[in-house]
Amino acid sequence: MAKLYFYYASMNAGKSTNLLQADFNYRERGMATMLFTAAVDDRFAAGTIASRIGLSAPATMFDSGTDLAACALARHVETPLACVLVDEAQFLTAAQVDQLAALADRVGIPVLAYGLRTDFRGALFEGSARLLALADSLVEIKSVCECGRKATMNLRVDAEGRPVAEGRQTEIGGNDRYVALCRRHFSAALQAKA
Ligand SMILES: Nc1ncnc2c1ncn2[C@@H]1O[C@H](COP(=O)(O)OP(=O)(O)O)[C@@H](O)[C@H]1O
Ligand SMILES: Cc1cn([C@H]2C[C@H](O)[C@@H](COP(=O)(O)O)O2)c(=O)[nH]c1=O
Ligand SMILES: [Zn+2]
Repeated sequence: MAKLYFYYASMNAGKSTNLLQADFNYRERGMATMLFTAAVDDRFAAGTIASRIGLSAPATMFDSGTDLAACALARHVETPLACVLVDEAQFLTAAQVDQLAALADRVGIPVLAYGLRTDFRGALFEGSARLLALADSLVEIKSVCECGRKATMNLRVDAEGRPVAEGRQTEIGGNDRYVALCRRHFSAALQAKA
């Protein structure tokens, strides 16, 4: 039975690297894959999954109106897909996660979704909440805080490096705008600001 996997982590943990390695692994064995990434995340070239380690690959972009299962099925009838891989899965809607679950259950294509668990306030993203609820397999990709503990939270910082506690949930950025921290240091940074 094909499964829906959710690989979750804080920022800068290696999610995109992991995805690109998994993709390569399928393709080097002659199996076809389909990659998706969020259109809103335009840090690198649009429609590209890029890791800080230097790997990259083209991907189909999704926004909240994309039917990912329909896109994958259209590709699947031409070239049977061994796997669908989704980066920035926190930006999926709950309905899109349901589509991905159906792709695994009804069509038999494994789906590997990679994304953040929580936002800069420590709240779940819509896509992540649904993935945590539905995925057959939850896999944490671990990274370390400056203190050596596991970094599970994402602190948003402004241009001067000061913690940000208010704002829109979606704000695209990299290591200049976010710092992955353990819960203790995340809370301390926000309390020091208050
Ligand atoms: N030159 C490098 N060599 C090895 N690891 C690197 C290098 N550059 C960045 N990294 C590591 O890659 C990870 C970030 O990978 P990435 O896939 O971009 O993360 P994510 O998608 O989770 O934000 C970090 O752990 C960082 O330390
Ligand atoms: C915490 C947080 C993150 N984002 C954005 C910032 C980046 O563009 C992506 C995550 O990037 P990654 O390196 O692939 O993990 O998500 C956001 O919009 N809101 C947030 O609260
Ligand atoms: Zn810490």
